[in-house]
Amino acid sequence: MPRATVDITPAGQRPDEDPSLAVRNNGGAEPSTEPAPAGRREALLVLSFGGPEGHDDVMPFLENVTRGRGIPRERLEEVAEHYHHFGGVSPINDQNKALIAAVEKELAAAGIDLPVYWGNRNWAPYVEDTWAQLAEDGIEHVYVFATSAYASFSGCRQYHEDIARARVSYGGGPTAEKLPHYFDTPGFVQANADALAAALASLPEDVRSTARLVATAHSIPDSMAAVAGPDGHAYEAELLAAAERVVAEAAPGRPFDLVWQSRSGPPSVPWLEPDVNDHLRALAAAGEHAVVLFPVGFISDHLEVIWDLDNEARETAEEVGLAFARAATAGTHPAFVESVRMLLQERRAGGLPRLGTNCPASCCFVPPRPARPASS
Ligand SMILES: CC1=C(CCC(=O)O)c2cc3nc(cc4[nH]c(cc5[nH]c(cc1n2)c(C)c5CCC(=O)O)c(CCC(=O)O)c4C)C(CCC(=O)O)=C3C
Ligand SMILES: [Fe+2]
Repeated sequence: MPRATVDITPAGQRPDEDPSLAVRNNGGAEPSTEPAPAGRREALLVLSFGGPEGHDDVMPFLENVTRGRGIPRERLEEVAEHYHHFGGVSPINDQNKALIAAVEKELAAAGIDLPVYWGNRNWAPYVEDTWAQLAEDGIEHVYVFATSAYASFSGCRQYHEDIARARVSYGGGPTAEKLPHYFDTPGFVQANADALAAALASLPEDVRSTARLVATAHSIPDSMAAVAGPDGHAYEAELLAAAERVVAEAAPGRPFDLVWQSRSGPPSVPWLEPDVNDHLRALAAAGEHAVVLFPVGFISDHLEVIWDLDNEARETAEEVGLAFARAATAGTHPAFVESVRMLLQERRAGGLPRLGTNCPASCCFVPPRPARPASS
Protein backbone atom coordinates (compact mmCIF):
# COMPACT_ATOMS: atom_id res chain seq x y z
CA MET A 1 0.00 0.00 0.00
CA PRO A 2 1.67 3.24 -1.07
CA ARG A 3 1.37 5.84 1.62
CA ALA A 4 -0.27 9.21 1.20
CA THR A 5 2.20 12.07 1.04
CA VAL A 6 1.67 15.42 2.70
CA ASP A 7 4.00 18.22 1.72
CA ILE A 8 5.04 19.94 4.89
CA THR A 9 7.59 22.31 3.46
CA PRO A 10 7.07 24.16 0.19
CA ALA A 11 9.83 23.44 -2.31
CA GLY A 12 12.99 25.31 -1.51
CA GLN A 13 11.70 26.79 1.74
CA ARG A 14 13.42 25.98 5.00
CA PRO A 15 10.98 24.90 7.69
CA ASP A 16 12.08 27.75 9.96
CA GLU A 17 11.23 30.50 7.48
CA ASP A 18 7.50 30.37 8.09
CA PRO A 19 6.20 30.33 11.66
CA SER A 20 3.09 28.35 10.71
CA LEU A 21 5.34 25.61 9.37
CA ALA A 22 7.29 25.68 12.62
CA VAL A 23 4.06 25.03 14.50
CA ARG A 24 3.09 22.19 12.21
CA ASN A 25 6.65 20.99 12.60
CA ASN A 26 6.28 20.78 16.36
CA GLY A 27 7.27 17.15 16.11
CA GLY A 28 10.68 18.38 15.17
CA ALA A 29 10.76 20.98 17.90
CA GLU A 30 14.02 22.22 19.34
CA PRO A 31 15.11 19.96 22.16
CA SER A 32 13.74 21.34 25.40
CA THR A 33 15.52 21.70 28.71
CA GLU A 34 12.31 21.75 30.73
CA PRO A 35 11.69 18.77 32.97
CA ALA A 36 8.61 16.74 32.09
CA PRO A 37 5.60 18.33 33.83
CA ALA A 38 4.14 16.08 36.51
CA GLY A 39 1.10 14.14 35.36
CA ARG A 40 1.66 14.63 31.62
CA ARG A 41 0.81 11.43 29.76
CA GLU A 42 3.95 10.50 27.86
CA ALA A 43 5.22 7.76 25.58
CA LEU A 44 8.35 6.68 23.76
CA LEU A 45 8.04 6.32 19.99
CA VAL A 46 10.60 4.19 18.18
CA LEU A 47 10.62 5.75 14.73
CA SER A 48 12.24 3.75 11.98
CA PHE A 49 12.68 3.17 8.29
CA GLY A 50 10.35 0.21 7.75
CA GLY A 51 10.88 -2.72 5.43
CA PRO A 52 8.90 -5.12 3.24
CA GLU A 53 7.32 -8.29 4.68
CA GLY A 54 7.10 -10.33 1.47
CA HIS A 55 7.80 -10.36 -2.29
CA ASP A 56 4.72 -8.31 -3.18
CA ASP A 57 5.70 -5.55 -0.78
CA VAL A 58 9.14 -4.94 -2.27
CA MET A 59 8.39 -2.60 -5.19
CA PRO A 60 5.73 -0.50 -3.37
CA PHE A 61 8.17 -0.20 -0.45
CA LEU A 62 11.00 0.95 -2.73
CA GLU A 63 8.67 3.46 -4.35
CA ASN A 64 7.86 4.86 -0.91
CA VAL A 65 11.57 5.11 -0.07
CA THR A 66 12.63 6.87 -3.22
CA ARG A 67 9.58 8.99 -3.99
CA GLY A 68 10.80 12.23 -5.50
CA ARG A 69 14.44 11.49 -4.84
CA GLY A 70 15.63 10.79 -8.36
CA ILE A 71 16.88 7.21 -7.92
CA PRO A 72 17.17 5.49 -11.31
CA ARG A 73 14.73 2.64 -12.04
CA GLU A 74 17.62 0.24 -12.72
CA ARG A 75 18.96 0.84 -9.21
CA LEU A 76 15.52 0.06 -7.75
CA GLU A 77 15.34 -3.19 -9.69
CA GLU A 78 18.79 -4.14 -8.50
CA VAL A 79 17.93 -3.39 -4.85
CA ALA A 80 14.63 -5.27 -5.23
CA GLU A 81 16.68 -8.36 -6.09
CA HIS A 82 18.54 -8.05 -2.77
CA TYR A 83 15.20 -8.15 -0.93
CA HIS A 84 13.86 -11.02 -3.07
CA HIS A 85 16.96 -12.98 -2.14
CA PHE A 86 15.57 -12.99 1.43
CA GLY A 87 11.99 -13.85 0.47
CA GLY A 88 11.12 -10.18 0.06
CA VAL A 89 11.44 -9.75 3.83
CA SER A 90 13.68 -7.15 5.39
CA PRO A 91 15.13 -8.15 8.75
CA ILE A 92 14.67 -4.59 10.01
CA ASN A 93 11.11 -5.10 11.32
CA ASP A 94 12.02 -8.05 13.55
CA GLN A 95 15.07 -6.12 14.71
CA ASN A 96 12.93 -3.15 15.71
CA LYS A 97 10.50 -5.44 17.52
CA ALA A 98 13.41 -6.97 19.42
CA LEU A 99 14.78 -3.53 20.33
CA ILE A 100 11.36 -2.40 21.55
CA ALA A 101 10.94 -5.55 23.67
CA ALA A 102 14.39 -4.98 25.20
CA VAL A 103 13.69 -1.30 25.90
CA GLU A 104 10.32 -2.15 27.49
CA LYS A 105 12.08 -4.60 29.79
CA GLU A 106 14.79 -2.08 30.61
CA LEU A 107 12.25 0.64 31.44
CA ALA A 108 10.19 -1.71 33.59
CA ALA A 109 13.30 -2.84 35.49
CA ALA A 110 14.13 0.81 36.20
CA GLY A 111 10.60 1.45 37.43
CA ILE A 112 9.78 3.77 34.53
CA ASP A 113 6.14 3.49 33.57
CA LEU A 114 6.13 4.62 29.95
CA PRO A 115 4.48 2.88 27.01
CA VAL A 116 6.58 2.26 23.89
CA TYR A 117 5.12 2.66 20.40
CA TRP A 118 6.52 1.86 16.96
CA GLY A 119 6.08 3.70 13.67
CA ASN A 120 7.89 3.72 10.31
CA ARG A 121 8.48 6.08 7.43
CA ASN A 122 8.23 3.66 4.54
CA TRP A 123 6.16 0.65 5.58
CA ALA A 124 3.57 -0.54 8.07
CA PRO A 125 3.20 0.23 10.87
CA TYR A 126 3.24 3.70 9.28
CA VAL A 127 3.97 6.54 11.66
CA GLU A 128 0.72 8.23 10.58
CA ASP A 129 -1.26 5.27 11.96
CA THR A 130 0.82 5.11 15.13
CA TRP A 131 0.19 8.82 15.61
CA ALA A 132 -3.57 8.31 15.52
CA GLN A 133 -3.18 5.53 18.08
CA LEU A 134 -1.08 7.75 20.36
CA ALA A 135 -3.72 10.47 20.20
CA GLU A 136 -6.56 8.03 20.80
CA ASP A 137 -4.69 6.56 23.77
CA GLY A 138 -4.57 10.04 25.28
CA ILE A 139 -0.81 10.48 25.02
CA GLU A 140 0.08 14.16 25.37
CA HIS A 141 3.81 14.12 24.68
CA VAL A 142 6.09 11.77 22.77
CA TYR A 143 9.84 11.27 23.01
CA VAL A 144 11.02 10.10 19.62
CA PHE A 145 13.88 7.64 19.36
CA ALA A 146 14.90 7.46 15.70
CA THR A 147 16.80 4.36 14.59
CA SER A 148 19.69 6.41 13.26
CA ALA A 149 22.40 7.68 15.59
CA TYR A 150 23.68 10.47 13.33
CA ALA A 151 22.96 13.81 11.70
CA SER A 152 22.01 14.02 8.00
CA PHE A 153 18.86 14.47 5.98
CA SER A 154 18.20 10.70 5.83
CA GLY A 155 19.10 9.97 9.46
CA CYS A 156 17.74 13.07 11.19
CA ARG A 157 15.74 15.72 9.33
CA GLN A 158 13.64 13.20 7.46
CA TYR A 159 12.57 11.73 10.81
CA HIS A 160 11.56 15.24 11.95
CA GLU A 161 9.53 15.49 8.75
CA ASP A 162 7.91 12.11 9.41
CA ILE A 163 6.68 13.40 12.76
CA ALA A 164 5.43 16.61 11.21
CA ARG A 165 3.66 14.69 8.43
CA ALA A 166 2.01 12.42 10.98
CA ARG A 167 0.78 15.43 12.98
CA VAL A 168 -0.57 17.07 9.83
CA SER A 169 -2.28 13.87 8.72
CA TYR A 170 -3.95 13.41 12.11
CA GLY A 171 -4.61 17.11 12.56
CA GLY A 172 -2.67 17.42 15.80
CA GLY A 173 -2.13 14.81 18.47
CA PRO A 174 0.65 14.78 21.04
CA THR A 175 3.52 17.23 21.11
CA ALA A 176 6.83 15.58 20.42
CA GLU A 177 10.55 15.93 20.70
CA LYS A 178 13.23 13.91 18.98
CA LEU A 179 15.83 12.55 21.37
CA PRO A 180 19.39 13.66 20.63
CA HIS A 181 21.82 11.85 18.37
CA TYR A 182 23.38 9.04 20.34
CA PHE A 183 26.47 8.00 18.38
CA ASP A 184 28.69 9.03 21.32
CA THR A 185 26.71 7.52 24.19
CA PRO A 186 28.80 5.08 26.23
CA GLY A 187 26.37 2.22 25.56
CA PHE A 188 26.38 2.61 21.77
CA VAL A 189 30.18 2.79 21.78
CA GLN A 190 30.45 -0.24 24.12
CA ALA A 191 28.11 -2.34 21.97
CA ASN A 192 30.11 -1.59 18.83
CA ALA A 193 33.43 -2.10 20.64
CA ASP A 194 32.39 -5.53 21.98
CA ALA A 195 31.32 -6.52 18.47
CA LEU A 196 34.57 -5.29 16.93
CA ALA A 197 36.62 -7.21 19.51
CA ALA A 198 34.58 -10.38 18.82
CA ALA A 199 35.02 -9.99 15.05
CA LEU A 200 38.78 -9.54 15.48
CA ALA A 201 38.92 -12.65 17.65
CA SER A 202 37.15 -14.62 14.91
CA LEU A 203 40.01 -14.06 12.45
CA PRO A 204 42.82 -16.60 12.06
CA GLU A 205 45.42 -15.99 14.75
CA ASP A 206 48.25 -15.05 12.37
CA VAL A 207 46.38 -12.04 10.94
CA ARG A 208 44.57 -10.86 14.08
CA SER A 209 47.11 -8.28 15.16
CA THR A 210 47.62 -6.84 11.68
CA ALA A 211 44.06 -6.91 10.31
CA ARG A 212 42.96 -3.55 9.03
CA LEU A 213 40.00 -2.05 10.91
CA VAL A 214 37.45 -0.49 8.55
CA ALA A 215 34.40 1.43 9.77
CA THR A 216 31.49 1.69 7.30
CA ALA A 217 28.44 3.89 7.00
CA HIS A 218 25.83 4.59 4.35
CA SER A 219 27.18 6.86 1.64
CA ILE A 220 25.15 10.02 1.08
CA PRO A 221 25.32 12.62 -1.69
CA ASP A 222 28.10 15.21 -1.18
CA SER A 223 25.39 17.88 -1.26
CA MET A 224 23.61 16.19 1.66
CA ALA A 225 26.87 15.82 3.62
CA ALA A 226 27.59 19.52 3.14
CA VAL A 227 24.43 20.53 5.05
CA ALA A 228 24.40 17.80 7.72
CA GLY A 229 24.10 19.31 11.20
CA PRO A 230 23.99 22.98 12.19
CA ASP A 231 27.35 23.81 10.56
CA GLY A 232 27.44 21.17 7.84
CA HIS A 233 29.47 17.95 7.51
CA ALA A 234 28.24 16.68 10.89
CA TYR A 235 27.47 13.21 9.44
CA GLU A 236 31.13 12.55 8.61
CA ALA A 237 32.35 14.22 11.82
CA GLU A 238 30.01 12.20 14.05
CA LEU A 239 30.89 8.95 12.30
CA LEU A 240 34.58 9.66 12.73
CA ALA A 241 34.05 10.44 16.43
CA ALA A 242 32.06 7.24 16.96
CA ALA A 243 34.58 5.06 15.11
CA GLU A 244 37.44 6.62 17.09
CA ARG A 245 35.75 5.80 20.38
CA VAL A 246 34.91 2.26 19.31
CA VAL A 247 38.51 1.57 18.27
CA ALA A 248 39.90 3.22 21.41
CA GLU A 249 37.79 0.77 23.41
CA ALA A 250 38.26 -2.43 21.37
CA ALA A 251 41.76 -2.07 19.93
CA PRO A 252 43.46 0.94 21.51
CA GLY A 253 46.10 2.61 19.39
CA ARG A 254 45.25 0.79 16.17
CA PRO A 255 44.66 2.81 13.03
CA PHE A 256 41.33 2.53 11.24
CA ASP A 257 39.65 3.78 8.09
CA LEU A 258 36.16 5.18 7.59
CA VAL A 259 34.62 4.30 4.21
CA TRP A 260 31.18 4.26 2.61
CA GLN A 261 28.72 1.66 1.39
CA SER A 262 25.39 1.24 -0.39
CA ARG A 263 25.54 4.29 -2.64
CA SER A 264 22.62 4.78 -4.99
CA GLY A 265 21.67 7.69 -7.21
CA PRO A 266 22.90 8.36 -10.74
CA PRO A 267 26.69 8.15 -11.30
CA SER A 268 26.70 11.82 -12.35
CA VAL A 269 25.88 12.88 -8.75
CA PRO A 270 28.88 12.77 -6.38
CA TRP A 271 28.45 10.76 -3.15
CA LEU A 272 30.86 10.21 -0.25
CA GLU A 273 33.83 8.03 -1.25
CA PRO A 274 35.68 5.69 -1.18
CA ASP A 275 33.23 2.85 -1.57
CA VAL A 276 34.00 -0.08 0.71
CA ASN A 277 34.64 -2.45 -2.22
CA ASP A 278 37.13 -0.09 -3.88
CA HIS A 279 38.78 0.35 -0.50
CA LEU A 280 39.21 -3.41 -0.03
CA ARG A 281 40.88 -3.65 -3.45
CA ALA A 282 43.20 -0.78 -2.55
CA LEU A 283 44.12 -2.42 0.77
CA ALA A 284 44.97 -5.71 -0.95
CA ALA A 285 47.03 -3.87 -3.54
CA ALA A 286 48.92 -2.17 -0.70
CA GLY A 287 49.83 -5.58 0.73
CA GLU A 288 47.26 -5.99 3.53
CA HIS A 289 46.19 -9.53 4.47
CA ALA A 290 43.01 -9.14 6.50
CA VAL A 291 40.15 -6.74 7.30
CA VAL A 292 37.48 -6.34 9.92
CA LEU A 293 34.51 -4.26 8.81
CA PHE A 294 32.48 -2.59 11.54
CA PRO A 295 29.29 -0.89 10.30
CA VAL A 296 29.15 1.78 12.98
CA GLY A 297 26.83 3.84 10.76
CA PHE A 298 23.87 1.52 11.44
CA ILE A 299 22.21 0.30 14.61
CA SER A 300 21.00 -3.11 13.41
CA ASP A 301 22.02 -5.83 10.95
CA HIS A 302 19.41 -4.84 8.38
CA LEU A 303 19.49 -5.55 4.68
CA GLU A 304 22.16 -3.03 3.76
CA VAL A 305 24.46 -4.77 6.23
CA ILE A 306 23.67 -8.39 5.43
CA TRP A 307 23.64 -7.86 1.68
CA ASP A 308 26.08 -5.07 0.94
CA LEU A 309 28.69 -6.23 3.48
CA ASP A 310 28.16 -9.95 4.16
CA ASN A 311 27.60 -10.61 0.48
CA GLU A 312 29.16 -8.02 -1.76
CA ALA A 313 32.07 -6.82 0.37
CA ARG A 314 32.89 -10.36 1.53
CA GLU A 315 33.01 -11.45 -2.11
CA THR A 316 35.32 -8.57 -2.97
CA ALA A 317 37.60 -9.52 -0.07
CA GLU A 318 37.73 -13.11 -1.31
CA GLU A 319 38.52 -11.98 -4.84
CA VAL A 320 41.51 -9.96 -3.70
CA GLY A 321 42.68 -12.47 -1.08
CA LEU A 322 41.84 -10.63 2.16
CA ALA A 323 40.75 -12.56 5.24
CA PHE A 324 37.40 -11.01 6.23
CA ALA A 325 35.27 -10.53 9.30
CA ARG A 326 32.26 -8.29 9.85
CA ALA A 327 31.39 -6.93 13.28
CA ALA A 328 27.79 -6.92 14.47
CA THR A 329 25.85 -3.69 14.91
CA ALA A 330 24.55 -2.51 18.30
CA GLY A 331 21.24 -4.40 17.94
CA THR A 332 19.91 -5.26 21.42
CA HIS A 333 23.26 -5.19 23.22
CA PRO A 334 22.39 -4.49 26.88
CA ALA A 335 24.70 -1.47 27.05
CA PHE A 336 22.96 0.07 24.04
CA VAL A 337 19.51 -0.62 25.47
CA GLU A 338 20.64 0.99 28.72
CA SER A 339 21.75 4.08 26.77
CA VAL A 340 18.29 4.40 25.24
CA ARG A 341 16.83 4.38 28.75
CA MET A 342 19.37 6.94 29.92
CA LEU A 343 18.72 9.30 27.00
CA LEU A 344 15.08 9.24 27.91
CA GLN A 345 15.65 9.68 31.63
CA GLU A 346 18.05 12.57 31.07
CA ARG A 347 15.49 14.37 28.97
CA ARG A 348 12.57 13.75 31.31
CA ALA A 349 14.63 15.07 34.19
CA GLY A 350 15.19 18.28 32.25
CA GLY A 351 18.89 17.66 31.72
CA LEU A 352 20.66 19.85 29.22
CA PRO A 353 20.57 18.40 25.72
CA ARG A 354 23.94 16.87 25.07
CA LEU A 355 25.89 19.65 23.42
CA GLY A 356 26.88 19.14 19.82
CA THR A 357 24.53 16.22 19.40
CA ASN A 358 21.26 18.01 18.87
CA CYS A 359 20.11 19.28 15.54
CA PRO A 360 17.92 22.35 15.67
CA ALA A 361 14.62 21.72 13.91
CA SER A 362 15.87 23.46 10.78
CA CYS A 363 19.12 21.67 10.07
CA CYS A 364 20.12 18.89 7.68
CA PHE A 365 17.69 20.46 5.24
CA VAL A 366 17.95 19.38 1.63
CA PRO A 367 15.61 21.17 -0.75
CA PRO A 368 13.25 18.74 -2.46
CA ARG A 369 14.14 18.00 -6.07
CA PRO A 370 12.18 20.10 -8.50
CA ALA A 371 9.28 18.16 -10.00
CA ARG A 372 10.11 16.73 -13.42
CA PRO A 373 7.68 15.62 -16.08
CA ALA A 374 7.31 11.84 -15.72
CA SER A 375 9.29 10.01 -18.39
CA SER A 376 7.43 7.15 -20.00
C1 LIG B 1 22.15 7.84 5.85
C2 LIG B 1 21.24 6.67 5.53
C3 LIG B 1 20.84 5.67 6.39
C4 LIG B 1 21.20 5.53 7.87
C5 LIG B 1 20.22 6.29 8.71
C6 LIG B 1 18.91 5.56 8.94
O1 LIG B 1 18.94 4.38 9.36
O2 LIG B 1 17.85 6.14 8.70
C7 LIG B 1 19.99 4.79 5.67
C8 LIG B 1 19.34 3.67 6.21
C9 LIG B 1 18.58 2.72 5.51
N1 LIG B 1 18.35 2.67 4.18
C10 LIG B 1 17.56 1.58 3.89
C11 LIG B 1 17.08 1.22 2.62
C12 LIG B 1 17.19 2.02 1.48
N2 LIG B 1 17.82 3.24 1.34
C13 LIG B 1 17.69 3.72 0.06
C14 LIG B 1 18.17 4.92 -0.43
C15 LIG B 1 18.96 5.87 0.26
N3 LIG B 1 19.45 5.76 1.54
C16 LIG B 1 20.17 6.90 1.88
C17 LIG B 1 20.81 7.17 3.11
C18 LIG B 1 20.66 6.38 4.26
N4 LIG B 1 19.91 5.25 4.37
C19 LIG B 1 20.13 7.76 0.74
C20 LIG B 1 20.76 9.12 0.68
C21 LIG B 1 19.39 7.12 -0.26
C22 LIG B 1 19.02 7.64 -1.63
C23 LIG B 1 17.61 8.08 -1.67
C24 LIG B 1 17.39 9.33 -0.86
O3 LIG B 1 18.01 10.36 -1.19
O4 LIG B 1 16.61 9.28 0.11
C25 LIG B 1 16.92 2.77 -0.68
C26 LIG B 1 16.48 2.93 -2.10
C27 LIG B 1 17.22 2.01 -3.01
C28 LIG B 1 18.70 2.37 -3.05
O5 LIG B 1 19.00 3.30 -3.80
O6 LIG B 1 19.48 1.72 -2.35
C29 LIG B 1 16.61 1.72 0.21
C30 LIG B 1 15.84 0.45 -0.08
C31 LIG B 1 17.26 0.91 5.13
C32 LIG B 1 16.38 -0.34 5.28
C33 LIG B 1 17.19 -1.58 5.10
C34 LIG B 1 16.36 -2.81 5.28
O7 LIG B 1 15.30 -2.93 4.64
O8 LIG B 1 16.73 -3.69 6.07
C35 LIG B 1 17.88 1.61 6.12
C36 LIG B 1 17.84 1.35 7.61
FE1 LIG C 1 19.12 4.08 2.81
